Amino acid sequence: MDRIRIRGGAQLNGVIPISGAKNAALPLMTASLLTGEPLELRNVPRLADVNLLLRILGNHGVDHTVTGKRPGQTTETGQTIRLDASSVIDTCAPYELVSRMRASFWVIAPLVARFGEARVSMPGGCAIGTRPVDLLLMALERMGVQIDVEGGYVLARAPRGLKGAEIEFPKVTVSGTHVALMAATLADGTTVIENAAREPEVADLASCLSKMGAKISGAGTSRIVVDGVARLHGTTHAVMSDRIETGTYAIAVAMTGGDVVLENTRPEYLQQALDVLTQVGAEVTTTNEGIRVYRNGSGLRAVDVTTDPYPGFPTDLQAQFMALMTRADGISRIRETIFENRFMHVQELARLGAQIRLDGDAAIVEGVEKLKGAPVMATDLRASVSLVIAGLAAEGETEIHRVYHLDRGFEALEAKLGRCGAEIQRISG
Ligand SMILES: CC(=O)N[C@H]1[C@@H](OP(=O)(O)OP(=O)(O)OC[C@H]2O[C@@H](n3ccc(=O)[nH]c3=O)[C@H](O)[C@@H]2O)O[C@H](CO)[C@@H](O)[C@@H]1O
Ligand SMILES: C=C(OP(=O)(O)O)C(=O)O
Repeated sequence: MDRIRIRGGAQLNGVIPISGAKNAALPLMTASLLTGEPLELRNVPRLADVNLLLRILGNHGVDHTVTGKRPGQTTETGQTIRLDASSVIDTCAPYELVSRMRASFWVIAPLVARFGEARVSMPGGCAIGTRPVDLLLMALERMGVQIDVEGGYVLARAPRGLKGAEIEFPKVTVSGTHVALMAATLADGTTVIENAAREPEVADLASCLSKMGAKISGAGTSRIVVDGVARLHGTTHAVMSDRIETGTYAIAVAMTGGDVVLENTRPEYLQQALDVLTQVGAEVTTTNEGIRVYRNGSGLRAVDVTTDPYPGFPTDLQAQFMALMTRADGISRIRETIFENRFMHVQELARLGAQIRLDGDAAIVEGVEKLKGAPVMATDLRASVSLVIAGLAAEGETEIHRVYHLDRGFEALEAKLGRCGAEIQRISG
């Protein structure tokens, strides 16, 4: 299994190109099932999750071609994927595939909307929490889908098609909003989604669906209205930039000091996180190319954060920010309100010398003078990259095991950091 070895202490200076967003690419790829015409997606990141979803879609009979990929080379310029769901042969998504990636459960919506049936394995929990799908199923039921659970599979049936409905989510859910939105595009009548997730990835999905012929208003707000249409057609769409990758590198620069321009990204996607970095002591400015993050040798201020749905501080940056706070002057309280178990990185950060105590849904981080390199274990995607950030500032060598978690969500991480001066290498095998 691959490992990542980092010798800490180098500042980061240079330019980091930001890739297309994993969390936008996955629902967009899933949406290809809504039409019999090709959907061409540009700026798709080269990630393990994208490859796995291609396999899952292939299992349903979706053909794909990938261009912009140079064999044997790792580049960070996105690939173009053309998906053709004109000959779907199977509406079942099996356990072996769905259990490896939660987002693959979302195929249930386009399958039942277009074909009137779907049989999809329950996704199960994961390292960050139990992650139920009750709200996704509630949304489909509101649209007239009959839901049964048998042998670990959800059977969704709507032989006479879906009906527009009023759907009010009792809590903000990105997956629930994606599912309701995709299903509503082909429903008969109008669907109103209340308390919808406002995440930019929802707006990106809606923008692509609109180009496919869907009638959607309000995406990006908490009330989305969809007038169903009889069929959707193919289109071309460029995946939005990855705000979590952007925030991760911004935090890395705040951690090591230095001066980096994050290219092809937009500050409004993560304004709250950037504001927090300014409070911490980094300078964050918007340039023509993207976002410049700068910090000289001055100390880091401890800042409290609470994760929240967009536009709040993203849970997907909580672990990275915790790594940063391990070196701050003072005590920071980091509250996690989205996932009940997203603190797996705490014990690994402690192996590097961090002082962190858990108190219910909060982590209390007492900044230390220095971190010291050690072997550590990645436990989930964002937890792994928090260890990279800590390793970049730790004295000596840090070796991160189980980096397949990182490969799910960070395209060309070593190359991007290495070019900015980090001493980082992947050790294969
Ligand atoms: C592939 C992808 O885009 N993943 C993102 C997506 O996950 P995902 O879409 O799974 O997250 P949700 O927004 O749906 O989950 C938010 C909260 O709602 C709960 N919930 C969700 C659905 C449901 O049916 N019942 C229920 O109780 C979840 O357990 C969680 O506590 O949004 C999360 C919140 O921004 C991010 O951390 C993930 O990176
Ligand atoms: C939690 C994440 O992904 P997923 O929802 O696919 O587990 C993530 O991207 O941080």
